Amino acid sequence: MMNRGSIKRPLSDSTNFHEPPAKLKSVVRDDDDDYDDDVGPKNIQVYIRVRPESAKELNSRKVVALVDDQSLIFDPPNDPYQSKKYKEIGKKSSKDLFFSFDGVFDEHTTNIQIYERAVKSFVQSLLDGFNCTIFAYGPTGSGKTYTMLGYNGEPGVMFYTAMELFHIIETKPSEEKFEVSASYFEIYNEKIYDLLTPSSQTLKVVDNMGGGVNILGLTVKPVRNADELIETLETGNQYRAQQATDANQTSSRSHAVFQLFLRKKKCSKGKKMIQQETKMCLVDLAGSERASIAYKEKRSKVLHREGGNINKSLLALGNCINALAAKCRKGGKLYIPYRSSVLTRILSDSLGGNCRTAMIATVSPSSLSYDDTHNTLTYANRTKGINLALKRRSCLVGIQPREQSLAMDALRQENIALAEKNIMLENEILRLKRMPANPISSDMSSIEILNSFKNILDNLFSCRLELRRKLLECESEMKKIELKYIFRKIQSETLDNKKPPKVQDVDDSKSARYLYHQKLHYEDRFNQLLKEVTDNEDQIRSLEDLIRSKVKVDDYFIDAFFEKKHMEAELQDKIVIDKHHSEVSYAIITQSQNWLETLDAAMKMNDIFFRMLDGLKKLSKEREEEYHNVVKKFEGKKSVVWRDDNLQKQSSVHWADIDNVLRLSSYTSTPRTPFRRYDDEGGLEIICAGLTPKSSPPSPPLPPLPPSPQSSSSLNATFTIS
Ligand SMILES: Nc1ncnc2c1ncn2[C@@H]1O[C@H](COP(=O)(O)OP(=O)(O)OP(=O)(O)O)[C@@H](O)[C@H]1O
Repeated sequence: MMNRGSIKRPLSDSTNFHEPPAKLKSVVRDDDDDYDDDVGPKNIQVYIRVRPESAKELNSRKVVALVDDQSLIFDPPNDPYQSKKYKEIGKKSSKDLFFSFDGVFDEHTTNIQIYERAVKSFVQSLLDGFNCTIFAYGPTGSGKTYTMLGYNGEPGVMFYTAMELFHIIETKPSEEKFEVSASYFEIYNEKIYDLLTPSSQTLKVVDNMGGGVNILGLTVKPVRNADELIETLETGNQYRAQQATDANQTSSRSHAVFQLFLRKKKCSKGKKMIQQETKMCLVDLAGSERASIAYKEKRSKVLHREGGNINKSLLALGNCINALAAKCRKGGKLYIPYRSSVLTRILSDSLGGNCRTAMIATVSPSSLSYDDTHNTLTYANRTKGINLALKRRSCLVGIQPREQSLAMDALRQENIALAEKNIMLENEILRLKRMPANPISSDMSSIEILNSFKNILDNLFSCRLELRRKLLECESEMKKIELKYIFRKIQSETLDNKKPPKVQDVDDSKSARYLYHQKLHYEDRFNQLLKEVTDNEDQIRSLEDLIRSKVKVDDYFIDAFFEKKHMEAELQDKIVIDKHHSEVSYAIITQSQNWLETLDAAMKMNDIFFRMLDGLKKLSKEREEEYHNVVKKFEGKKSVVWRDDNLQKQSSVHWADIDNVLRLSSYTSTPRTPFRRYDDEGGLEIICAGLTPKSSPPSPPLPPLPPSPQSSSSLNATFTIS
């Protein structure tokens, strides 16, 4: 259930959040709010993006106020701007409606941030066997195209999705084969136009055996890499029907549907084991406002018919969403009117059902779009209610007992690894439990003091764990990007030295642009997280000072408490660092495999040329010897110095670069409490825990512990903080 308590979440610095009003006038909810929170993973996620005010809107009142990163208030009260001057005629009081969604983005949010939060996980879902749909919904000029396609210098989520899909595929083991193809079409006036093979011919939709639909004659283009996919997207974009309206000079009057088809085959020794076919639809819908508003001046029959058809399909989409939401609420069989428009027919297997869907509803913050924003938020709120069971779209093709046993082996290995991790964690807990407490301070006063700070300590420390995990994961992403730069550098340096004159440069600027944007994004995020971590550490330190000021200077119970907390953080860091190491090692191995495959192909060509030259008697002794040396080196039988080895020595990539990628160095906390550790013989070792000491003076060395430490059970029996 939604209540005031549920809207308290940590706020990001970069976001201008609005304080929730003392008493919320109305919380917008459907009857389905109850199950929304309780049922397992939802297959529809709804996000709201509020775009920046346009020049025309600068003097208008803001009608959307963000409460936190998941909720907002529409038309908040007590707005300083809501003076007589700005108050709309006919609106007696503000609506003050509270909405909550899976995510709310403010005007400072970039497309890559939206991609990371709302879309990225869908790419993995697609690879894992689920159909996915992402659609942008909102009135004209609210930022749908900006979000989906992007504008100059700011790529949209379609771009990032295409890049990420191939980035993930490239790291997959060679037993998994992927085929990717794409189609791009638009629905304009209830007719389908192919954007990849433009013509005035419209395409027909027919039902297929699997319960979905096929579009007859639609171009489905196979693509081999991210650049080909982006080129396909760009080709299609050039043909999108664009017609200026009053509301937006480059308004798209059609629904644009970019579809990615993925076929995954998991092979073992040449036999197909599992085949999985999935599809992702990325939809940039036409503006959702009423035709009368969009075309209030330049009226023409064409535009009116266009507006009517846009509304017809969006109305049909809304009806399907309502019916799906009602079905979720009431259960049983309920008719979903997919057939009432071309758009809903095409999306019939991409909405609800066996599909993960994200809706990004875009709105303007200004009172000039008051009704449109209100309608969009209500529409989006209803969409939240859809929640149906998901099924993986895979089928087993001729599974052999041997393959089955291989799969079982893999699972067993995974189990063993998890069990080992468990044992390690249990040992650590045991070690913490066995830590001796100081009998001098067993008078409970320090326990009482700690207990009086229980809530704030719990919050601060759980925040610290969360922030440090995020910080390290962010640093890990930065390092993985660095690694990609290193791979590109090695590749381009090597090819520059070897390529024949007419081979095209490998300089694929689109992937470089993608990497660059990702890099910027993670750098921003890293700096922001670092600041949050530092603030959190400062808060913990001042609280520790406060607590210590209330007890004796050397209180072993307080020491033990803080030490335990520092160790928990350290342990968690180690787990993240381990994961980073495995991921980097895996990426290096995969890249080496790719290079070896290329080398293998080159060797085969080399062999052909060698035989041709030999047959033509054009081989000098020196070349022949060189050829045999290269073959021997390739087969690992002889270590020879190639002429190119000298070039390799000049490479600008050094071991230090790789070493740097492996290291995660972000944690710079300086706990006030020195660590105490007990060696195997029960001796005490004191470690000052801060990795990079800050301005606070180092703690004085601790006096040795009394010889017979009190048993750990009493410490744990009475201590109720963590
Ligand atoms: N988040 C944003 N940041 C900066 N500018 C934005 C943002 N969102 C939209 N804009 C600007 O607002 C204008 C309208 O955006 P856009 O074309 O994406 O709207 P739309 O919803 O797709 O409209 P239509 O339905 O008519 O195609 C553009 O000039 C765009 O650059």
